[in-house]
Amino acid sequence: MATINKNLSHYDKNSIPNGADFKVGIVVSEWNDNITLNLLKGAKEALIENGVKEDNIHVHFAPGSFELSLGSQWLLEKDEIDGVVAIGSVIQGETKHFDFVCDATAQGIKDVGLKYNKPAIFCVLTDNTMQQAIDRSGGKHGNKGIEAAIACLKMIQLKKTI
Ligand SMILES: Nc1c(NC[C@H](O)[C@H](O)[C@H](O)CO)[nH]c(=O)[nH]c1=O
Ligand SMILES: CC(=O)[C@@H](O)COP(=O)(O)O
Repeated sequence: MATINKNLSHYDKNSIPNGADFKVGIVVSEWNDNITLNLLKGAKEALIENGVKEDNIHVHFAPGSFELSLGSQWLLEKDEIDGVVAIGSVIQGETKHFDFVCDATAQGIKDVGLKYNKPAIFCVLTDNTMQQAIDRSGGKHGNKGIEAAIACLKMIQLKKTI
């Protein structure tokens, strides 16, 4: 289902675990910070709304989306971190650089979750235009930061129950 058919901010609160005991890392790309800071806002609000203590949300910044994988790794190697949300916004320019950054970032974040056996959530917008990014970071299609935070809570809980 495409994003345009699903609001990224909507979720069933009854289906979300209480995060009172969860410790979540968030690594945020500084590129397109007009977008990534809105994604961060959405993610933090969703975590806190579902019980995560603000002191248990550890936010750090990386230069760009390409560095999110390593930033996520440095958080996940800490025993006290249960999961990480990696936040970025990659917007198509004139060259193929977009393709390489998006692919490396997606693969890197996936790989680091598998390596540390903890959820590493891909909260990276990969848009053709700035408007598409605006629409998905608190605009008409909702906020992907909320979606990512909810995914992180669900995966932390899933690991505890399997
Ligand atoms: N063009 C975008 C970038 N480019 C920078 C890379 O992510 C990386 O920081 C650089 O290549 C040095 O390793 N990053 C984004 O997050 N978004 C972009 O649109
Ligand atoms: C995703 C990027 O790295 C891209 O925005 C850089 O722009 P350009 O391809 O015009 O160099």
